[in-house]
Amino acid sequence: MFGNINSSGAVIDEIESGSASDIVLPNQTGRVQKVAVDIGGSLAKVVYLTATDAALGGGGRLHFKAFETDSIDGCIAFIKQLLDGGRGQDGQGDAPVIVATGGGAHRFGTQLREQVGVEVRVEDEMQSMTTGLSFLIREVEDEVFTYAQDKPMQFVSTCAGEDMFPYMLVNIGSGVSILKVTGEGQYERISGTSLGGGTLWGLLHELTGVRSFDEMLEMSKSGDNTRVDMMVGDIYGGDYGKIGLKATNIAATMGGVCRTALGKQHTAADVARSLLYMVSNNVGQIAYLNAQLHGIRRIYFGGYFIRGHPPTMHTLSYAIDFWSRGQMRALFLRHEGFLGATGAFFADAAPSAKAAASRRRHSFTENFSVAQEQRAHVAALGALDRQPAALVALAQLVDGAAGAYVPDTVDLAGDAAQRAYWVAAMERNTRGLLRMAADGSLPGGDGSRDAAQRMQAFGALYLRHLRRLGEQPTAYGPMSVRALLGLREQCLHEVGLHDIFAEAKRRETEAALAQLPGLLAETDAVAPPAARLELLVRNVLAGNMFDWGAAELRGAIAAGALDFAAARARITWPERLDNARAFAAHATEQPYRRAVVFVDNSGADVCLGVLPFARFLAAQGTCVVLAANSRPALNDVTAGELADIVGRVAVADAGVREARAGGRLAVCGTGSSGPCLDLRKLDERLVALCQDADLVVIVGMGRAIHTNYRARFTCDSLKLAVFKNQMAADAAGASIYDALCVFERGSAVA
Ligand SMILES: Nc1ncnc2c1ncn2[C@@H]1O[C@H](COP(=O)(O)OP(=O)(O)OP(=O)(O)O)[C@@H](O)[C@H]1O
Ligand SMILES: CC(C)(CO)[C@@H](O)C(=O)NCCC(=O)O
Repeated sequence: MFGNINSSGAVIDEIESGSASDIVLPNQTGRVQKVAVDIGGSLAKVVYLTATDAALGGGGRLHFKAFETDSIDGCIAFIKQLLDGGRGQDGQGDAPVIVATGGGAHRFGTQLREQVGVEVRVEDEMQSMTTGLSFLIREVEDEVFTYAQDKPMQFVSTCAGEDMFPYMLVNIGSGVSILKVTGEGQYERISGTSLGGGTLWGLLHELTGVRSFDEMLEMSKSGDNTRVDMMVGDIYGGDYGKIGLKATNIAATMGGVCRTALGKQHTAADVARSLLYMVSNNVGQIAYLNAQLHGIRRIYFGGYFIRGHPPTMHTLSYAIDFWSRGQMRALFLRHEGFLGATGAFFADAAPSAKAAASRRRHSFTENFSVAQEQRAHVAALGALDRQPAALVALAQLVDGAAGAYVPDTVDLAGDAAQRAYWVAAMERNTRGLLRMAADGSLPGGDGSRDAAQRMQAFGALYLRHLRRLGEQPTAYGPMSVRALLGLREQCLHEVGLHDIFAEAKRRETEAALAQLPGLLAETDAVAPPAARLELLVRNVLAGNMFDWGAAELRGAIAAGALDFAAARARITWPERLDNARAFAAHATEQPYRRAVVFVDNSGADVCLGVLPFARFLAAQGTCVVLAANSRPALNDVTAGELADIVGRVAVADAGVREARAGGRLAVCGTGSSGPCLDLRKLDERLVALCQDADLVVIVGMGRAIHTNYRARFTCDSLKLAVFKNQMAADAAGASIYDALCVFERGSAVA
């Protein structure tokens, strides 16, 4: 959870919605082994990892909190509480550690050690900042953005590896440090200035009497600097065009105050605005000069001073753009204030070779369900969830590594009509879910304690995020259907509802498995292999109608009123999207070596659609890898559930049994837990298993329409889904219940 701070140094957490306040949220408590703290001249920033949810197996969450340095006692008490909780539980694992950086690591190191009773390792401040920044650039999607008034957050894809260097970091804390970073761990502090965040805080306190920095920022929003600054126009009466100065440029900060003849009346808010500009402009100019001097084009601005505050980012961006004549851009970061603490957290204290070898690789994804309400700030901050596995790009993705692949089909931030539709649809959907949970038509839920209360808490949390996204579409990164659906899953998990469709999935799977022998007998009886495969492909689409995510069908599915034949009969097959026959002809003539099938729903979809299709391919000699979500989302089948289903079917069916025994039918987790699919972020074990795949099959609306609709592969691919949503159909020029059955030959580009 990200914490905001108030002037007394207390941490204010805003995420708990009223109705959830008495529920212990599972991701916010748990064993803490290591805490990093960056104690600066103004603020102490704490980063720590909780490893709580056993179901995540190696997962965890990186939390960010800040305290005023003046309230260091409160900060130390907080750290003690975190580490005492960790020690109390099982007494196992490594001894707890505190890694401290910043000037306060030296000033308060002894106090920290004595009061917490834990060894304190001190890391260098500059080194930590660069380690933290490189980690964030490399690991966190949508961490980096540029700012412009009309496009407050334009996300910048940052390439991992050598390409990210060299860069310059301008860290605006109390004072300002400017670092040139040329490689991992290679940096030089090239400059600095004592006119920084502390300067603004102090001057404004002195001039306005206000102490809280947040209040100052708020005040500056309504201020008008031209009422205190001396403008070029005040001196020239207009532009000084010859040297490129406009009448509206500031000639002298605060210079208008003493010139009574100019007749300027001012308020504290005007002073706040002027001094904010003064510090930001000055830092921007010094940053540019240093970048120029050292031949560096990428300038990252960090430090808690920035706070995602639009006027600050505007001024820094303007200064860089103005002085570089449009050649350089100012880059901003979501976790701008936590570079030092993050770097200290990941700094290795000379790990033993054994420890280094046994360390598992992980990836981090941002979780905005716990983003705090920061109305004044465009960039929301999420917690960073540590995934149990390293997530990497599918090898067969064209341009995957180069960053050209965009999973999302529609950019909702750039399309107001689509955005309004999807936000309203998600609101409706949430209210529908709450009604179903209340009236018992969502069978059983996940059986967790307080399920009804948790469901209410989920509703309040998710609806609040939807409202915010309606107002600030890019607050949580690029806005897409994937982001909205993923956020819904995150909110459910956050209130402790890990699998609300568990019982619905179980029932549907049982019903589907009962029908499977009849269906296999029917399809096995179709003699020509190509005709049989074509039928099996069409059955995958029939199965895909059984989707709790589709509002139009949910009522019928919940009532058990949709049968497989009826579902198949409802589908329409526009010719331009129907390559079933061509695929079947090709795949039977020249069987594939290895196929990876990204599956979708449990029940009829996977049992009656996907499994018979996979069984056919395996019988032809193709090794089939069924790739399913690693953790629950909606009624999607998980890898664990699917492995169980395949095992059960193998007992009764010789085809599936032989495929399994011959290593031609495997199940593997994708590493994800959403209804959509980002092919850049797959469990590395799945990617390794599919290294030589020559066919990629993607099933379902979330995976093949909302995402990956335009994805291209180096090998052949088959996208299978039914348009079960009017807006998605309209956007693709299709009709509702049209089948998407697109077979594409591999692109030659590797
Ligand atoms: N809520 C807040 N309370 C106090 N200062 C804030 C707040 N929000 C932003 N700031 C600004 O952030 C600055 C501190 O930034 P940061 O935490 O990055 O630096 P620091 O580590 O304290 O300083 P240094 O690195 O120079 O020792 C403050 O001086 C102030 O300008
Ligand atoms: C002293 C530090 C490094 C502490 O973080 C910072 O506040 C800073 O860089 N101040 C500016 C000092 C100068 O270079 O003029």
